[in-house]
Amino acid sequence: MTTAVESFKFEAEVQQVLHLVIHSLYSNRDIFLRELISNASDACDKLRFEALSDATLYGEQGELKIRISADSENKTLTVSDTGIGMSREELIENLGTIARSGTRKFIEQLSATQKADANLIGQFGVGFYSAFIVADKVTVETRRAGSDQGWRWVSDGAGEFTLEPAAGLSRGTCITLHLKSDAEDYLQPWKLRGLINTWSDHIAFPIELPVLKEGKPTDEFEVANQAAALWTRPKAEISDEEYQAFYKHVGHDFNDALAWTHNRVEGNQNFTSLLFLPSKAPFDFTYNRDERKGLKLYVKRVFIMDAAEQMLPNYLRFVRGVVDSDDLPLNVSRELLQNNRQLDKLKSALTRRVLDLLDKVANDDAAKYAEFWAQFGALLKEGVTEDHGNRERIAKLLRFASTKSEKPDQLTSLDEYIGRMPASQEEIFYLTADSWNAARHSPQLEGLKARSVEVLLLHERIDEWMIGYLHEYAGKSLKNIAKGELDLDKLGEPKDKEQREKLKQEAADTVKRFKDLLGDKVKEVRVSDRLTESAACLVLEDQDMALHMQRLLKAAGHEAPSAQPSLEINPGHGLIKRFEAESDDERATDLALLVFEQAQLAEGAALDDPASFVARMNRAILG
Ligand SMILES: Nc1ncnc2c1ncn2[C@@H]1O[C@H](COP(=O)(O)OP(=O)(O)OP(=O)(O)O)[C@@H](O)[C@H]1O
Repeated sequence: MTTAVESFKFEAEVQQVLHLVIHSLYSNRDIFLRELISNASDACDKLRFEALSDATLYGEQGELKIRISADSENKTLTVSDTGIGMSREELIENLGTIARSGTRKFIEQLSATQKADANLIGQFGVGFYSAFIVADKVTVETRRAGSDQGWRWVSDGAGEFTLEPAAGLSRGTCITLHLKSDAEDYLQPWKLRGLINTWSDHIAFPIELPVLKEGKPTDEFEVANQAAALWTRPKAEISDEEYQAFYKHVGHDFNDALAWTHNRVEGNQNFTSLLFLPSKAPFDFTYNRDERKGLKLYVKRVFIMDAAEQMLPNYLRFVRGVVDSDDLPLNVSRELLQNNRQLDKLKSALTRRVLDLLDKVANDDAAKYAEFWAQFGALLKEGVTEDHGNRERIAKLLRFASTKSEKPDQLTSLDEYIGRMPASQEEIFYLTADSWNAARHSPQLEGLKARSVEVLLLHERIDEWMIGYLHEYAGKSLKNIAKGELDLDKLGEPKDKEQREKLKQEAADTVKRFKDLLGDKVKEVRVSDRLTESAACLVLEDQDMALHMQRLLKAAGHEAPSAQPSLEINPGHGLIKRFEAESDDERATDLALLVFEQAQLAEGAALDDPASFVARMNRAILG
């Protein structure tokens, strides 16, 4: 066995993270203690779990605890735990590299924008590296449970660390911080006690501090926290601050939670759940659809594993918290969880809880719900497609942009929309497009706008996919106004009905001529009820895939159905009148193509032959 001191370089990302953490969290530096205690508590949880199948891992030290002590002579602060400890390989892997995928991208973004503020860094979960905010040298001495060999890791946080074997260590990890001269206030006993009360009272393991005598620390220790799993305590006795501190521990988040729900269920199933909605989406959220952290499964107060996939459907992957079951066996494995009927029931119960919580936030505090929606709305839209059983409930939680608002913000619920519908309106109208501007300026809206009929504007990529699963809500069907026939007569102003009928009849020849000139480019040409200002628009059949969606799929290399749109024209428009009056066939063809191309452009399409379009337009302008 080697006894020499070995030197290692930190992975490049670690150096960048260290730099960011040290420089952006100076004013929040108290958090280092919270992060180290959080890690120590996780290490105790892990040992308790591994010891379920091998009780000898406890060795002589059966007690799981965390101890904090300060040495004012040497200016060191020590956080030690009797948890799982780390092997040599684990030390190198855990404290020398960054395992989380997406980190590289995140760091690039931060460095590029120079916006490395505390909130952003906090989303990243600073963890162990926060020790270097207050220390210019950190020593980690650790012995893994079940091993005789201890290791000492030392670094000044400037690019390298050293590793050497260490004899005589007890099981677990002891982290010694050599405090910077401006951080010596962390040696004060009252300061440490204060921090533990605020941040770490919820930790389920005892946190020991030296007993004070006449204000000075002695060699004896006493437990400074409640040391009871927070979720086992009665709700009424837990303050909001305690819930928030617990959330930061379990959710690996720096920001406060937005809301939570804490419940004890007894009967067929017996479990306690404490579920949190984060206020901010973590930085790697969009990259890591599959990595699901933050929902911990406990069985009878023993931490078993992170089991978010097993306990909540994919679309609720933003939820953080703990579930503590009294019914599952302690030796439950990941494989067993996969096909466990009890767990299926637990999953649907937890899904209901989360939807209840969202309902409550939406009803009690619209501004708060809007915050949630801005961060996680797209996931609920996934829910519409994934969770058939709860579709109506999820639909109630959806929010959309609407023609009733001047902003792209998605704030209108389907219930609000229905509440504003005139008695004559039977369907919920919506329009999908690839941007808010394309949606709100769409010619398709004109006829409805003229009748003051509200239309929901769906302008996110996921919308077209989602809406394919949502055919009705509260007994009303949802109708895409850019597809199929639109009968506007029901919606008001039927007084112009006769006039429009007359227009239609009079335009019969024009329609036929248009179709003859455009040929296969369009399925059909007809007079539009939708238009009041524009000359023409493209319309699909009810079952066709929206044109912008077809383009998106094709651009991504997928096969997409090419639905042939119909052209609807507005006979009242000057351009159509000019077409009608045009006797020259060549000029009439130019005009017909121009009208068709305009409709394509307004819908957001790129033209097949833009140069010819320009030439046509110039011919038309110049006469
Ligand atoms: N006291 C400890 N005992 C055992 N292992 C530890 C201890 N502290 C840290 N580790 C190990 O080092 C890893 C990295 O810790 P770090 O705090 O940087 O990140 P994390 O806890 O995984 O996540 P986060 O960044 O959200 O805090 C941990 O996942 C754990 O495996």
